[in-house]
Amino acid sequence: MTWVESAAGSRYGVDNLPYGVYSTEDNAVPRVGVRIGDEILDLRRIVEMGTCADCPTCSALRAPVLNPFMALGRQVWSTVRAQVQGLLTNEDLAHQVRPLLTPVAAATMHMPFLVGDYVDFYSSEHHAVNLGRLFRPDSEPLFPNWKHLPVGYHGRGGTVVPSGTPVTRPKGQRKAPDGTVQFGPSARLDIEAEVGFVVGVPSRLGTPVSVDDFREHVFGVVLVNDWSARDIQAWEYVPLGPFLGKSFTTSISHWVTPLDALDDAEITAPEQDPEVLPYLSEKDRYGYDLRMSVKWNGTEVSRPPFADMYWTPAQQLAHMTVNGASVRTGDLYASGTVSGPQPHQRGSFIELTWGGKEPIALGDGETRTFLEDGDIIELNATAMGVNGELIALGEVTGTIYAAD
Ligand SMILES: O=C(O)/C=C/C(=O)CC(=O)CC(=O)O
Ligand SMILES: [Ca+2]
Ligand SMILES: [Mg+2]
Repeated sequence: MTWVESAAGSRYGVDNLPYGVYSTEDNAVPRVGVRIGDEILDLRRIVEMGTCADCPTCSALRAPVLNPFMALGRQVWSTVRAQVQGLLTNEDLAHQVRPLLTPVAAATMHMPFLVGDYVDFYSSEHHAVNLGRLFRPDSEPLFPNWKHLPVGYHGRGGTVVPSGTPVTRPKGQRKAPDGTVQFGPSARLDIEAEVGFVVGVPSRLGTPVSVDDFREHVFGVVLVNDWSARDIQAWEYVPLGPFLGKSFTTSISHWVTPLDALDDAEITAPEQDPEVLPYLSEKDRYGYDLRMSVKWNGTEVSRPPFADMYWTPAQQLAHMTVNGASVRTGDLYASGTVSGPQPHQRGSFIELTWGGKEPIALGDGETRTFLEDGDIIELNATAMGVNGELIALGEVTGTIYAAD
């Protein structure tokens, strides 16, 4: 039990402890903090108050981003987590540590890490089948490769932004129903509810990461909203895949949940048929039981279940590096849109409204198909924590602004 009162019932107890980067009015330097309840513990101050001059861990925790800390590896991550848990549970230390807490409401949150490369997968079978039906109604919904490899594409790391950053409606080319090619603001702006995995320990160029080494490389998890302009996408994607329809903005949560906090959320991942090639075959095949929620202007419109994903994050990392490509600290790879088998579990509006044909009621008599200017989207998720209580993953919000 922690002595931090705001932690009680907050889903941010000592079994959670996500990392973020924040600044305050009286100290504008962005610094690494850990969330506990409604407060943030200043890890930089803790390090500065200690006697250690310059060990790698203390240097890393003085940085304005998580990258140096994430590069240090699992043993350091676990040690620091245990030390922070010690500080927050030992009543005798409360008087010393309490002054290093800042209310979340008084903090400005920044990008938690510098994003390197960004990859987006396509690993929900329900989502892939739905999109196949919507984009390619005259073909088989799944291409023949889909069950042999985790399909993905390289996105744009430089446009990954923290939760709360305004999302400006993109402009682009699209094909009008009368067959003419037009240019203008997207009229089919959509979301994709996803889970992102953040690489801590890099790999070497030429050396694939084994499917069994996922936990040695991946530091933690963020929630992701992969905003998608469906009209731009539908016209541009043939034959090379998503490009400007998705590269304008991708939002992530302020908080990175360490994998250690998700040990009890592990579940056996769905069985795969046909059998996968040896480099994708897992000794211990697990996914994460993360329960997501999508709110549109405050109304919950979907509850996507991450437990259902066909390809696991370990398989995605193994696949991403099997050709010898390396990963770097800060690389982000997203799961792909999370959709479950039920209609209310779909992680995008193109699926929820079936291509815009079935509007969603938002309350107050409002209905929607795609996003309108001023709309606010909030993604949340919970998971079972190691103490048998639910923990929260940090939310991702975004408000749509009119095209410039
Ligand atoms: O099937 C298609 O052509 C397109 C699919 C997507 O837009 C999905 C995508 O970006 C990957 C994902 O999030 O699952
Ligand atoms: Ca996506
Ligand atoms: Mg994107």
